[in-house]
Amino acid sequence: MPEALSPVSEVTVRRARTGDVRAIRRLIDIYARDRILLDKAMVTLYEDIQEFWVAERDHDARVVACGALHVMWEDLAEVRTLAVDPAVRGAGVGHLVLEKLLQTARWLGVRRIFCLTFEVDFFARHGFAEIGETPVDGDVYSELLRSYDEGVAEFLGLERVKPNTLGNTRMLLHL
Ligand SMILES: CC(=O)SCCNC(=O)CCNC(=O)[C@H](O)C(C)(C)COP(=O)(O)OP(=O)(O)OC[C@H]1O[C@@H](n2cnc3c(N)ncnc32)[C@H](O)[C@@H]1OP(=O)(O)O
Repeated sequence: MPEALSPVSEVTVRRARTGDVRAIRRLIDIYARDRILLDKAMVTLYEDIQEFWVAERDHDARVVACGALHVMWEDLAEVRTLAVDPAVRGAGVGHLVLEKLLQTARWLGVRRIFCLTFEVDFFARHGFAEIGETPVDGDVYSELLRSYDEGVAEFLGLERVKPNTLGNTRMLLHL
């Protein structure tokens, strides 16, 4: 039975803590099953916790959404693992979390934000546009190839991760 939609005014977006990892896990599991989100190992969630923000419902402190910003280069970052609890989708919570990630990018000095998604309309409404090529020059491409991160491999469009990204759209926002 779906819960009533939570108005945005009753949600607080804050940085994630290690104690939120189980709630983030729950949100990822909902969407990773259908390959909408890339699955993440628990150790990766703990390692990356400082990249995450969560939306917490004020009345019961339940985490109802999460999202992460992963910096890849001086002027380039990726929005990752943006997930809203199905019970509160369409109530503006995803918008709030994405805005926080973009605000964080501005603060960091990052001006280009990448995402790989099925939710093209949602990201387009936030200014993202579809791209074809990987938007980095040859030198940066070579440096990024040295990363062990799966998401960076997806950004580069490497053959070995192509099964993860089938049907996704590559999008970029210039802040
Ligand atoms: C890079 C990546 O992480 S890609 C993966 C993206 N995530 C997924 O695909 C996982 C599955 N999807 C989700 O988790 C969510 O549906 C998301 C993240 C895509 C969107 O989050 P939601 O909270 O459902 O979206 P949100 O409610 O903010 O916006 C959708 C629409 O709801 C409507 N809406 C309803 N109530 C409100 C409200 N109170 N305030 C604002 N918008 C509202 C608006 O029409 C809004 O459209 P807009 O974008 O033009 O403003």
